[in-house]
Amino acid sequence: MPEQPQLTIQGWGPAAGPRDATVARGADGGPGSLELTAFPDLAEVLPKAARRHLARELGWTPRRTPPVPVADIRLAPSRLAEDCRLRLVELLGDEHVSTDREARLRHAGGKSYLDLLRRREGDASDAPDAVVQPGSTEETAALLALCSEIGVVAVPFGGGTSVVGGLSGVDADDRPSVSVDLGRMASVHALDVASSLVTVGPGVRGPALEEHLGRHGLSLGHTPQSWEFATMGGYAATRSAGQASTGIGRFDDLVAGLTLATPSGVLELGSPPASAAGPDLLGLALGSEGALGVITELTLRVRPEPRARHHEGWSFRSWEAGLAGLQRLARHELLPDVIRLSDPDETRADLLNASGTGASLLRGSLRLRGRAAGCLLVVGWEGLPAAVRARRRAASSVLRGAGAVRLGTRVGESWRRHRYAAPYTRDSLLDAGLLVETLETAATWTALPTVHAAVREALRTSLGRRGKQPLVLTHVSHVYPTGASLYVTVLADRDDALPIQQWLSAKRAATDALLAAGGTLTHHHAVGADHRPWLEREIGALGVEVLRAVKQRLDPQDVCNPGVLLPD
Ligand SMILES: Cc1cc2nc3c(=O)[nH]c(=O)nc-3n(C[C@H](O)[C@H](O)[C@H](O)COP(=O)(O)OP(=O)(O)OC[C@H]3O[C@@H](n4cnc5c(N)ncnc54)[C@H](O)[C@@H]3O)c2cc1C
Repeated sequence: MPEQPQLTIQGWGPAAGPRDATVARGADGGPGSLELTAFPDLAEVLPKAARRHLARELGWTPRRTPPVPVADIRLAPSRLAEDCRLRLVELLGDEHVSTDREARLRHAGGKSYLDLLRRREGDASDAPDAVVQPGSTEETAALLALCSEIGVVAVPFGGGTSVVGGLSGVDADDRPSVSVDLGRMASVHALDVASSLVTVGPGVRGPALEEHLGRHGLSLGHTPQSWEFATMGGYAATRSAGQASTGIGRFDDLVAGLTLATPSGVLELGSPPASAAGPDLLGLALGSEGALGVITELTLRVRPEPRARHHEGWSFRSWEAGLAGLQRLARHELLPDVIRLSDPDETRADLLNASGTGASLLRGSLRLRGRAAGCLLVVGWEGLPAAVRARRRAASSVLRGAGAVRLGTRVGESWRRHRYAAPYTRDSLLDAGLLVETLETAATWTALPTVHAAVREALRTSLGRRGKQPLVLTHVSHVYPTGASLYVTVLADRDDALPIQQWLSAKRAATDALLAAGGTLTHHHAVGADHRPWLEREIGALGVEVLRAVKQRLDPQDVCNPGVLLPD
């Protein structure tokens, strides 16, 4: 497998890319040396019309609020006692146990707005005390048993892209913590072409796996926006959904089996192709977020590499008409693989954000058709050419019947080209003094409009201050026969004095509102540390007790990522 790049510390993109700074290795807590910090200017990532729109809507004046140099990030000395470190070294080897500054900083938290704010302000108080790299299931199980014996918390680390505080290492007993980096277990173990199954280590990422499968004419097809960095183990641990999950299924649907190393032993779960041998324990590991143990191997369902791909845009007159159109597609079992229906605010922002002649023509054409205030829909199909043609034809007829107007492939291809760009743009917006964060939920078709309105209202009320209002941009990102998910992007003028409190209040208000309106706590980002106060509202007190009992059996010393999933 090719070398997989690490993520930059204070934002998005590969380490040693333009946004990264190299940290000289030094004593714990000591400063490193800053070599490079080059931030792309806002003008390079947003056209003038979009910058003006943001300034007008948000009451925001662009300002330079760059992160502190990486060398100035505060890092407390490692709390790992020397005898504990030596026990870890004895088990894993010296080269696989690190307490150095760079390793600890690279494993500090994930990539939520709050994570980035902290890192940009120079706060790495959530950094692990050491980073360890087991190389096999047996070593991982032995590591967890050792952590239980010496009282050290173990936080599995895949790609480090959690956006819900999944890597914050919170521990009520304040024990030292190790980040269990799965980068050494990043190879393909077996490919069973006849059964369409591939078995991989948890640290494998999408690009490397697709490259490997492509050589055999196969594909996994799971492409979340974090695809460049997130790992197979992380996807399973968080029940991720990718951009084509409407068609190929969520990551949960792609897992045929997995191995879970726990402090109490190793569980082999899943029996492809199907089994009726009691409740499916695989479901316990999916979404377990490192709280029950470490996923050390996964067997995944793969498909033939698509020979045809077609993405195109449509326009609906209104959000309600768009939702009704998607519902109709779902009812007739004609859902495309990719579906993305933007609400009017997101449509407006997308249109302003698009640049070039094609974009001007599109804006003009929508105005002429009286759809300037409508909703954009992007749909995509992948597969055999004949199947793509037939599915597209049938879906087009349903969309037309629901009042949608076809905009053509340029809109669809533009979405496809830019589909991994948003987190890079976010860094430039943060540099310029904005609050930028996303949240997500799902609801039945009946509840969806109320959930949409309730989340918008909660965010606008919480973030509106001194005459300023946030922009709340929403799209449907995954569609099911029974309902759909909503993905919300929030932009606001950042409160430079209290930026963390500003977002915490907004997030609390939005989460309360979406649960009260009938939405789920999370459709694909997981619970992490950030959502756990609300888990009981979703699964009930008895549900929490059942999970707690399972954890007690597998992890009696509570060393496996104790800060996530289960409420205090
Ligand atoms: C810009 C951006 C875009 C994103 N887009 C999407 C998206 O489109 N769809 C989506 O679903 N999510 C998305 N996410 C969220 C995130 O990428 C997913 O949650 C992803 O599944 C995390 O994978 P990871 O390998 O980075 O895991 P990490 O962030 O390293 O870990 C996530 C959680 O899983 C645990 N964990 C990791 N590996 C293992 C393992 N092997 N065994 C047990 N526990 C483990 C960790 O302890 C942690 O609690 C996005 C995040 C960002 C920053």
